[in-house]
This record gives sequence, C-alpha cells and structure tokens, in this order.
Amino acid sequence: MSKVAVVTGSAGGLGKGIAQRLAKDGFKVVLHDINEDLLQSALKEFEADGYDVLAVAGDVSKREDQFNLVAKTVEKFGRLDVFVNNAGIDAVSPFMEIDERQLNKLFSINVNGLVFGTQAAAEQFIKQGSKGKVINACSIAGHEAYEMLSTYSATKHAVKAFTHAAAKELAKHQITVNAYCPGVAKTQMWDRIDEEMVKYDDNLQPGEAFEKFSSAIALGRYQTPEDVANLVSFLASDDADYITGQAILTDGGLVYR
Ligand SMILES: NC(=O)c1ccc[n+]([C@@H]2O[C@H](COP(=O)([O-])OP(=O)(O)OC[C@H]3O[C@@H](n4cnc5c(N)ncnc54)[C@H](O)[C@@H]3O)[C@@H](O)[C@H]2O)c1
Ligand SMILES: CC(=O)[C@H](C)O
Repeated sequence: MSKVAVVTGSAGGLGKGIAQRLAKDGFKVVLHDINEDLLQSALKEFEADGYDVLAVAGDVSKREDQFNLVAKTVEKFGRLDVFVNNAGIDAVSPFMEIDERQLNKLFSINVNGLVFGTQAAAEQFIKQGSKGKVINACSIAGHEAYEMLSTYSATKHAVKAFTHAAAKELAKHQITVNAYCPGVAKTQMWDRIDEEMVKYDDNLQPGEAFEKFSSAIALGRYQTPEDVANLVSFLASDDADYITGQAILTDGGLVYR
C-alpha cells in the first residue's frame, strides 16, 4: 500500500522539490498552493512524470481550507500518512517600520497556517488509528533572528515552539512532529528578499544581499530544493519513527546548535 503525503505551498520553490522527492520515494502526493495557475502547471509536470498525484488549491491561513485539503486527500487516496506544512512568506523591513499589516499577514500564513494544517492532519491520523508525521518548514531564522527580517524570524521561532508543543501533545497517538530548518536557497522567496534588502541599502546592488548571506555558508554554496528534500524525505520515512519535536538545521554550515 502506497503512503500518502500532502505538501502545502508545493507549486514552486522548496515545496515542489519536496513533493518531487516524496513522489520518487513512492508516496502518492497531494500538491497544494494558493497560486492556482502555478499549481496546475506543477500538476501537469508530475502527471507527465507518471506520478499518482492530486492538486488542491487553498490558502493555509484559512482553517477550513486546511481541513478541506485533508478531506480531498482522503476522498482521493483513502488515507493520509505525512503532512508537510511548507507554505510560508517573507517580509523585509527595518524593525521601526513593522506595522500591523505585516505582523498579521506573516503570522496568519507562517504560524496560523501551520497550526491549522497540523490540526487537520492529526484529526485524520487519529481517525485512521495509524501513526502519522507532521513536518514543518522552520528556518535558520527559527534559531537566529536576522536584521530586516524581524517578523519573519519571529514567525519561525513560533514554528519551532509549535513543533515542540504539538510533538509533546500528539505523541500519545504515535504522531511525530518535526521541522526542517533550511539556510539560504535561491527560490522566489530569496529573489524577493534580495530585491527588498537592496532597496533599503544604497551599498547593495541587486543580488548582493543574497550573496552576502550565502558567502557565510561553510560548505561554500547556496542550498538547492534537493538539499532540503533530502532531510524531509528522511523525516517522512519509517527511519525517523523515533524522532519527534526536533527542528533540524540543513544549511551547509551557517548556524550551529
Ligand atoms: N528559500 C529559503 O532560503 C528558505 C530558507 C529557510 C526556510 N524557508 C521556508 O521554506 C518554505 C518554502 O520557501 P520557498 O523559498 O520555497 O518559498 P517560495 O516563495 O519560493 O514558495 C512558496 C510557495 O508557497 C505558496 N504560498 C504562499 N502563500 C500561501 C498560502 N497562504 N497558502 C498556500 N500556499 C501559499 C506560494 O504560492 C509558493 O508557491 C517557507 O516556509 C520558507 O519560510 C525558505
Ligand atoms: C529565507 C530564510 O528563511 C533564510 C533567512 O534564508
């Protein structure tokens, strides 16, 4: 029997790389994104590669969308085994310019979305009476806090806290909750961060904020979606059954904990 994995925010970036790897690992995969056009092209790609896949559009910050995502998954594939809370957004601004809108938007997607996704997945795991795995997108910014990325860093610290607390509460159901903490990957998220950081610093040319962050990586190169997917693949596997409540760094040597 094939296992079933949901990856939120998987029409592009790290989420797509994770979904591709889980499909290669033999999971039936549910793609999910708020961007419907991108989601449809990702779906076509996965189908062309011969994978058994479903696409569900939705907004992680809406609780009902997250429960609908799990319901659609079970309707199509009959079960759920792994839920990857990957979707997340960034914001760049000096601390003194953080406003209500930025705080509400980032927390509603990066934190509320992850809580609702975990609840929807856990409800299904308990109904099935099976073990289950929740895997959350944290970041180096969940271990450190970065200038110009205050709100983003705060949301990722909250991700780490919810990973710890949910792991403790859900362990009695054989549900594990862990997080992957990437470093610096060249996705659209970093394209946006670079563009914004450059606007705030006259000494930076386009691309230089990204270069500055990646130049500190001990292994000497920025991260690929495959690097991140390697860790998520392990966390989704039976080999990780005895690991829970961990926020594991995969950053090429940038933050040491
Ligand atoms: N790129 C990095 O260097 C990096 C580093 C550490 C952690 N992360 C984390 O990894 C995750 C993925 O990052 P990425 O770089 O691939 O980002 P990305 O912006 O490239 O892709 C994110 C995807 O999520 C989707 N999305 C955004 N809001 C959504 C919502 N409300 N509901 C559903 N889908 C939504 C987007 O449409 C997009 O397809 C994020 O949680 C991010 O914080 C990224
Ligand atoms: C985007 C991200 O989480 C780090 C700061 O690269």
